Amino acid sequence: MALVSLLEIFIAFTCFLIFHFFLIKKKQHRPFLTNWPILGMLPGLLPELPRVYDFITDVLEGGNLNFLFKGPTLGGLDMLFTVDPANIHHIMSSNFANYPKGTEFKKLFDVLGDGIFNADSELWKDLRKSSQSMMSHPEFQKFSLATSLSKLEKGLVPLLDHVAKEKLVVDLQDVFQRFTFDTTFVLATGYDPGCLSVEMPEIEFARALDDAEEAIFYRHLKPEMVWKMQRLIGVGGELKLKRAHAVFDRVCSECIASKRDEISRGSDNISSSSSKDLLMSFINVDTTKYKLLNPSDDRFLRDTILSFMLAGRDTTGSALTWFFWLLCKNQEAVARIRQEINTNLLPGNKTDGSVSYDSDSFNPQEVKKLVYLHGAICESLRLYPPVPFQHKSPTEPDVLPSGHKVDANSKILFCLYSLGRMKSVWGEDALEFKPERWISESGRSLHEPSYKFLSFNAGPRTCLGKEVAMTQMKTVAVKIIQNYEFQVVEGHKIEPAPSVILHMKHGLKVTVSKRCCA
Ligand code: HEM
Repeated sequence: MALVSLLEIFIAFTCFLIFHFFLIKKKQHRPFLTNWPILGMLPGLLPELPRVYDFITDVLEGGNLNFLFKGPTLGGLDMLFTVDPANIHHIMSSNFANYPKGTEFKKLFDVLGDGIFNADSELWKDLRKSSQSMMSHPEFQKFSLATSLSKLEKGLVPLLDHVAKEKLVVDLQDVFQRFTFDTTFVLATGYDPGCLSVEMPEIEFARALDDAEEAIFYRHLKPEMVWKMQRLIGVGGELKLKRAHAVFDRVCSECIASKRDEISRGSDNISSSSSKDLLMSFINVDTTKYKLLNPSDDRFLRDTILSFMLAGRDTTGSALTWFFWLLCKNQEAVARIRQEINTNLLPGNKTDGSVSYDSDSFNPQEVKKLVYLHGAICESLRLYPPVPFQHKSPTEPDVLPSGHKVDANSKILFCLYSLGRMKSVWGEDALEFKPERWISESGRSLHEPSYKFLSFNAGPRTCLGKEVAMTQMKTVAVKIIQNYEFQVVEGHKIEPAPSVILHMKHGLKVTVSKRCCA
């Protein structure tokens, strides 16, 4: 009898141990990066590169929002990955002065020279204040809206009509990049490169931007001496970057020369669009107010307009692409947006059931009423932030709210893509596309703090083009959703490309049909 009891106890105890082992194992299950001697964690990360964003998301979800990555010895790649909103708030706002862009950032993004993205301290303040004042001017806002509307009517609509009529397959990512490239180029320089047309011409400058972004991404993963050596020899991405650099220099210098020429020939020769763009505004900037800006130096103008072109083209193009892909998968959301457009837009904004896109009668305030559309765009930006990561470096040692000690000049990486997917930040349904997440019970738009919704950055360096971008995206969305249906080509693979901007690796291939009731 005693023997039976002992056996029972033994079996129960063994069961308990097995159960306990698996329970603990399950709890602790997370992607694991071995820290190898000399090579650090790089060997574990490299095979994950094709799905690097999702891999880091898994690591951070398992690592309680923070993860200390160890790079190869002397490679200078050690960094703290964080998506902890308290850390983000601390770095971007409360202790902002201790986290400038710094020399490391400037080295990686050297192609942008001394433009606003690379600038710090007093130069950054002058660039920021002057840009803010130019972009908030009512004339600039009218110009920006008119540019978007005109490109929509004269570029995007004819192209989509053509694709629908000829039953072609089109890459929507390419289409939106062309759309935002043209509009941003006009805002930055006053000239329209005509990239968006039925012929889809190859534009050297646009290709150069793509190459530069990819090469800069890989610089983040290589020890400095490696990419510097590649640059010296002129191989791989570094060679492409060098060529891209030359294209930027040449095209910007042509625009600057042409603008200076227009000015020297007198006001009669300046077209109306050419008088409101940022290049013209920076040439005429008040240097008594912004003492560190030097508009007589072509280099200053080149760095300034190039930064704006990068800021506006790729971000908004990427945002539109992911947004329409999410809509293709969520027809219920499409139906709700259509219903919202029909009930909310004023009759004055409609001609035979569609919104009028004449820039004199179109009122951007009207699209602000579209709360569900706003939620759908925010939701897309949360899941697919066009700028998927950002890095920071403290000038002085610091202790983050998470308890992590960071040395001066150490690297901290905000993973924006992962932040939008953290269950502890956004709830158990974090991976779902739910525009209603952004709507309050009373039907108004819900605001989320920027250290949680970081897609437009946070603190004093918040994106200057947020309003321009939101209005542009809503205008495009209303027109397209009312008039067209997209169908993603069967079997087409969607995955993010490794780059500093969240592009789709294989584009977004769709067929287009025109809605008969539009
Ligand atoms: C969906 C569209 C956009 C997104 C998601 C976005 C996102 C961002 C982010 C994350 C930053 C911080 C980058 C960094 O500090 O490294 C930023 C900065 C900036 N953005 Fe945007 N952006 C968008 C559109 C635009 C547009 C259309 C413009 C201008 C026409 C613009 C102008 C700027 C500028 C000038 C800065 C630098 C601000 C500073 O450093 O003080 N952005 N943006």
